Amino acid sequence: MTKLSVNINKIATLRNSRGGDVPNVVQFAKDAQRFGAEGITIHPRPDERHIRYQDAYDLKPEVYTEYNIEGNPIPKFIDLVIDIKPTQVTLVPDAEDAITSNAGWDTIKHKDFLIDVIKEFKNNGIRTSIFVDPDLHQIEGAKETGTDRIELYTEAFAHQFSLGNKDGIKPYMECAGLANTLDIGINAGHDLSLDNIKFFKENITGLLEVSIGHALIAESLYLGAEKVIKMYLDKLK
Ligand SMILES: CC(=O)[C@@H](O)[C@H](O)COP(=O)(O)O
Ligand SMILES: NCC(=O)COP(=O)(O)O
Repeated sequence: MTKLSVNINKIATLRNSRGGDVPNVVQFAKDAQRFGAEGITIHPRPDERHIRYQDAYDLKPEVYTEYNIEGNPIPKFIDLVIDIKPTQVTLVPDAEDAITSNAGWDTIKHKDFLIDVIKEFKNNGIRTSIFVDPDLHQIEGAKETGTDRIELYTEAFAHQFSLGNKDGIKPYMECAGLANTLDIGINAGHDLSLDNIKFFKENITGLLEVSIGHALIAESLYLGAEKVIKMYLDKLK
C-alpha cells in the first residue's frame, strides 16, 4: 500500500503572503487528514519562506497520521527534529538559496556524514529517509548509510511524462528493484501530480509513500482539497 503524505508548504506560502494566519496551516493539516491524507509533510527551510519552525511544533499534537519533516540536516534542523520526534525525517541536500529541492544526495561523497546523522535520528526513534536521484550507484551508497528509506526525486520523471515520454520511468523502476533487493524502503516525491501519479505508482514495486504538495495545492484551487485528496487516494489504490 502506498501512503499519500500531503506536503503543506504552499499553504504556509499563502499564509505568509499577507502576514496573518489565513489560511491556517494547522487547520489545513487537520482537514487534509480528515479528507483521507495518510501523512503530513513539511519542509521548514532555513529562511522560513513558507513553513516556519514554530509550525513544526504547532503541527506535532495535531498530526495523528504520519508526520514527515524534510530538510537539509544543518544543526538547527537536527535540533528541531530531535526535539519534535516526527514519524519520519527526510534529509534533502538543498542549498539555502535553492528555489526548491533540485538534487538528491551524493551518498558516496557524503557517506560518513549521512551515517552519523542517520544514526542520531534512529537513536531517537525517528524513521529516516534520504532524497536521492534515480541512480543505481546512489542507491548502493544509500544502503551504506543505514537509512531506513530513500525518497526517489521524481522531477525528471514528471518532466519527461509531461512531454509524453513514458520511458522516463525506467531509471526509477531499476532503482526501485535495487532498493527492494537491498531491503531499503521506497518513498518518492517532487512534481508528482494527478496527471502522472497513477502511471508512476503502477510501475514502482514496493512504493511505500508519496509526498505531494505543489501540484496538489494548485489542483485544489480548482477542484477543492477534499476532492483532490480523494482523487489521489483513488489513483494510489
Ligand atoms: C524534497 C521535495 O522535493 C519537496 O518537499 C520540496 O521540499 C518542496 O519544497 P518547496 O515547497 O519549497 O518547493
Ligand atoms: N518530498 C516531496 C514533497 O514533499 C512535495 O514535493 P512537491 O509535490 O511540492 O513537488
